Amino acid sequence: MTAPIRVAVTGAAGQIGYSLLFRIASGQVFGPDQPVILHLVEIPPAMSALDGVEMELDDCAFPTLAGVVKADSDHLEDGFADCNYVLCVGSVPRGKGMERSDLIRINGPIFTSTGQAISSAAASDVRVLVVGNPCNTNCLIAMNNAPNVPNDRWYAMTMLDQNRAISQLAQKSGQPVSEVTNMTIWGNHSATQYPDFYNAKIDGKPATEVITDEAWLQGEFISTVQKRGAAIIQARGASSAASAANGIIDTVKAIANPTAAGATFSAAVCSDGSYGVDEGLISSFPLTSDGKNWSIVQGQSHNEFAQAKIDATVAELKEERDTVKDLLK
Ligand SMILES: NC(=O)C1=CN([C@@H]2O[C@H](COP(=O)(O)OP(=O)(O)OC[C@H]3O[C@@H](n4cnc5c(N)ncnc54)[C@H](O)[C@@H]3O)[C@@H](O)[C@H]2O)C=CC1
Ligand SMILES: O=C([O-])CC(=O)C(=O)O
Repeated sequence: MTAPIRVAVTGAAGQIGYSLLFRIASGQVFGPDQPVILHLVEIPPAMSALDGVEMELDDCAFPTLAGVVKADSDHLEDGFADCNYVLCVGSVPRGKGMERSDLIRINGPIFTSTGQAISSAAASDVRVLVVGNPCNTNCLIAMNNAPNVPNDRWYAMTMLDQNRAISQLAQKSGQPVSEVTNMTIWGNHSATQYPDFYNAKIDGKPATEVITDEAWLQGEFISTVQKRGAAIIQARGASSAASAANGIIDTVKAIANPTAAGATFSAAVCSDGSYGVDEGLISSFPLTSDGKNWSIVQGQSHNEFAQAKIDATVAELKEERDTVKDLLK
């Protein structure tokens, strides 16, 4: 009998949680033969709502769901005990007219105790994906408060941005989304992120050979991807949830499985100084995984336009890091 994987989800009674838990429990992430124990973490006032979510998980009778553990945020170590994955969703979402960085002093402090509890209680192979915004800098805070967890286990989510960019290129070119590959998001999950269409491919060819309207690529394409989260908040009155949950699932699968030859995926990881990105920043790169460890894809070239975009998003990450200096150990 295969040993279960333990997956913690914070903010489990929130809107992303509601789109995420059932997909993990159903076997969509780790496969039909891999039992999963879900650890659901919420703030004390949301524990009653969480009871309801647990009842619904029970009522699905998923064969792959091997158990549910619930913990409140005053008992984080119970929540993260022996977990192999911790998905940090719990935090306040932004509203209309806000930037994600406006949340930094509201959500940042959540990630000091989160990092400490992961460090003392999680499994020795734990991998942590931070989703709560501003996710790169929250990840930086948690990583810096987790002395027992190596820096290469920390990820902040830019997969949703990657998927948005793929979808825009597919629509513009009239190709199926499956034909758009090597689409990397660089830098911060914010309005400065750089979706690198120059190194992306459509139908195996450089995207710029298939979409020859470079003004559209440099202008409308980038800004649509950068501002998509805000557009969804404007339209829905709430931030993206189902697509965010889908991004989480795509990220965990990308981390946990070897990347196909020639393919890449985007996530923000602790920079080793590659491409001139300051060491220690949580910045998004083109990655591959061997199923356990990631590597930054080396050797991509960036023209002046692209380099300026990367410099701008990295500069913003440095500013955010300086804003939370007091929360970094
Ligand atoms: N990185 C990305 O691509 C994306 C990030 N997000 C971010 O994800 C976060 C969650 O979004 P939603 O689920 O829509 O929000 P939500 O408000 O529906 O749910 C958040 C949940 O977190 C809980 N929570 C708050 N503080 C907590 C703590 N200290 N410990 C545990 N739980 C806590 C709340 O009680 C709530 O149930 C937001 O910060 C949002 O901006 C959303 C979409 C995409
Ligand atoms: O825009 C937001 O605040 C939520 C989010 O991160 C996204 O949809 O990418």
